Amino acid sequence: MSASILKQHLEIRGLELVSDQHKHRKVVASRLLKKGSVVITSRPLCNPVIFPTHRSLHCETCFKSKAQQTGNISSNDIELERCSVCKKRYYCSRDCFTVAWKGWHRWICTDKNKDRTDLDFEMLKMVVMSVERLRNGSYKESEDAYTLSPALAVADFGEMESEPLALTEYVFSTLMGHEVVTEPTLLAKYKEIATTVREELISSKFPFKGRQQQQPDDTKKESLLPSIMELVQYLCRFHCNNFSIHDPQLFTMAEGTLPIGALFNHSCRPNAIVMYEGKVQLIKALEDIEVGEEVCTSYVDNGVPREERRQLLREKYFFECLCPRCGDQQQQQQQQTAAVQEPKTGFRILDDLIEGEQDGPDGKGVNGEWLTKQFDAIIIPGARSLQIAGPRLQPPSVMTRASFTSYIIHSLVPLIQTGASQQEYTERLFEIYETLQSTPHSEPKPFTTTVMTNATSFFNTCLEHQSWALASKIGTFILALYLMIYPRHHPLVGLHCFTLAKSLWNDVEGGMTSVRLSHEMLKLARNILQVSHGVKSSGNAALVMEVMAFMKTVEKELDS
Ligand SMILES: C[S@@+](CC[C@H](N)C(=O)[O-])C[C@H]1O[C@@H](n2cnc3c(N)ncnc32)[C@H](O)[C@@H]1O
Repeated sequence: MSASILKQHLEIRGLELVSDQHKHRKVVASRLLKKGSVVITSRPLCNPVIFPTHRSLHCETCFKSKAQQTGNISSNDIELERCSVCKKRYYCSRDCFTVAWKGWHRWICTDKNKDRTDLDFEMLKMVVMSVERLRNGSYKESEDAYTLSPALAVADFGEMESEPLALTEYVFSTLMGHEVVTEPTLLAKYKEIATTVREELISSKFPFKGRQQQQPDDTKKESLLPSIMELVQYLCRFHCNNFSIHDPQLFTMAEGTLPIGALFNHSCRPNAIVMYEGKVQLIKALEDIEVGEEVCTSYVDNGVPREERRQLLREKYFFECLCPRCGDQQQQQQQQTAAVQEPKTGFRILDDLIEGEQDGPDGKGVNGEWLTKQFDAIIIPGARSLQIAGPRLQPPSVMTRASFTSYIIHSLVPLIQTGASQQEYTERLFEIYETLQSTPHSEPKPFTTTVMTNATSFFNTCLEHQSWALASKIGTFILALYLMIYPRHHPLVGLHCFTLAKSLWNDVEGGMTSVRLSHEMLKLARNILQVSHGVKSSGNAALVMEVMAFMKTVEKELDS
């Protein structure tokens, strides 16, 4: 495998990998990538490592979940059986067990360190075995679950060939590890992990020279294994390239080494999102991506405040973010040094807007009674006003939680419902940011990340206690915040709309206004989730089907 095969693999998908002074390399679109399309799929270099707390909930091979325990969608509802030897791993069928047994499980089933819970330790062992099998010729694509599930592997590409594991391994070898700048204490920990993994692999039955040949003795094995320094390099690569794998509801459950997906750089205003169909990763376009535009995902939650994001990106990924939201290097320097600062524009306003530490009366902290009063004033928007994108809305004279909610929802939801262009939507968003900046607000500021955190936990409490009327008001406020912060087709926004729709539906006191808004929220959830979760009836798109089935129930009520 070589650079030219990678180039070809990307080219077929309308992508190009180009050098970049600041980011090392970046992936850019070489043709228009349509909103909602799968930009590329990526396979794991070895079986992903399921979090120890989640092992009994997912099949190790296909990742289907034991839905009744996780509250997931019913179409994934399956029974899992435990390996009778190690009693640690679970499988949904004989086929899935066989694939795992032949591919990796038989070599780690009775490991000395099988109770060790650090993900790096297990991932390293699995990656070394995968790489060795590829190199000694004992790996067979046909026996791998990746090719056993062609529907997953090719996703939206139709008949396009999926990625061979050898290409995955080649790309892994090219990834950055930032060893030179890694903390000495972390390097020492990596050395310890590498030493134990080597010892374990030497004493294991793993066939280092392929199935046909005799097992080499321990001294020979030692020379066949990657050195401790090489293994430390692997671990450094895991640190800034591995992914947390999540289910369709965005709950994380495993860690994976997915090198093709790791070629994509970060932006705090991403135009693509990472999704999973089982353990196959899909990079999906959140908006139309033009020729020459860089395809970026986000490594951090976009709802996290600026300084926290920057610290995380610095510590885990070793870079200063210069995305449209954070600003370019020159702007950042100006910000630090200039006495008179240039006014910020566009996405750069956002982080100033959502900054602010306190929430509660005089910053004394919130309680249920105080919060209830804050959200009581919110008026559930009329559904009809959300169906048509109208002219520019008159902003309120003071931003309170209630007026902010109404202003944002009425300004942005109609644009999503009517499929406005990205440019039109972004222009509206910038107008809103400027308005929020210049309009006086109630105290504490209604749209900070602290307020969002408090509102989210209060929303969950209200849902738990079936306080539907209050939950619907808080949920509408949270939607306004999400629309201000996240890209419009972010799955988090879609999932929230779905939860909000259920709350509105249950709010019988709200009468037909709540039913109509519930319907509108379901349409919004469908429009957003079709971009992130897809339109086919299987896999992640089952969630969209669930939204649509619920919509039919609500429509019946509206018709009656
Ligand atoms: C997952 S890799 C992305 C691919 C990487 N650029 C490459 O060429 O292999 C993560 C690393 O890429 C770089 N990177 C990613 N996003 C970046 C950004 N927005 N600005 C600067 N560097 C970035 C950092 O060095 C980070 O540790």
